[in-house]
Amino acid sequence: MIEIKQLRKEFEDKEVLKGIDFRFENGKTSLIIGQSGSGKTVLMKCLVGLFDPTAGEVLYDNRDFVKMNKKQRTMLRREMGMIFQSAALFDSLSVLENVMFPLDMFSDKSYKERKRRAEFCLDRVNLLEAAGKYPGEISGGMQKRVAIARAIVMEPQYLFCDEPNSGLDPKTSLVIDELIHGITKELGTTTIINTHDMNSVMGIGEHILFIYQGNKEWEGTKDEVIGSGNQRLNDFIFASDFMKRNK
Ligand SMILES: Nc1ncnc2c1ncn2[C@@H]1O[C@H](COP(=O)(O)OP(=O)(O)OP(=O)(O)O)[C@@H](O)[C@H]1O
Repeated sequence: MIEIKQLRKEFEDKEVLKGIDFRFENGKTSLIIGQSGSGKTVLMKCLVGLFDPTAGEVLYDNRDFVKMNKKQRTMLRREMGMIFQSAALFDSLSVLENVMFPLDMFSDKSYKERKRRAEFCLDRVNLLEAAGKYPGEISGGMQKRVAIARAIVMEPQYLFCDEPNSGLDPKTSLVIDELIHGITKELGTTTIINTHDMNSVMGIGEHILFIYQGNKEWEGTKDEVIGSGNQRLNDFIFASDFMKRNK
């Protein structure tokens, strides 16, 4: 579980996060949603240590990330898997080598064991047959699946996904959502997805944090979104492509 308490982030004189409390729970897919500029990315960056919060706590199973020294943070980062907006694969490495990369960097297992683990993860995302291909030879959706395999190869406890569906069609997005959600259940990870995609919200949003101008405006489940009675959430949802498509 990751718990944030009164999390604040300022840049010079601009207050972006204004004191957010939230619990991202184990084995659940939590989604951060909100308008462009509301502070979602800044929050995610505070969680993974790319930004230091101005105030507040970020507790990884009761371990305060903000107070950790560099070495402790490095150790904790090994418990994190990350999937970026662009799949961020290495073009010069094969699909298998991309997935093996974190193991090559951080694991002292034998080559055979590392390869077996990477193949297991590729199989989990149904891409074993593409192991020998290069990122430039596979589709955007497949690249995202490789990124997912790479993110789980170290068996992370915490999984961060920044706009995992960006640039993908709705059908492929659904495959990616279901993969991330399924893996969350299997591994019991604390999974946090930063998204604009209302299909994701309504499909896999077990716990949703809606940010409005740097504040937590609403939290709840996908079943509580419609009928929340929150005007700002309603405005956000009704302006989305999801509502336009499902009218
Ligand atoms: N390094 C920075 N320095 C100063 N201001 C920043 C910095 N990073 C982000 N901001 C500001 O913080 C605010 C929130 O940005 P953020 O990227 O978190 O929005 P977002 O909700 O993720 O938007 P989007 O959905 O468009 O990605 C914006 O006004 C942005 O200009």
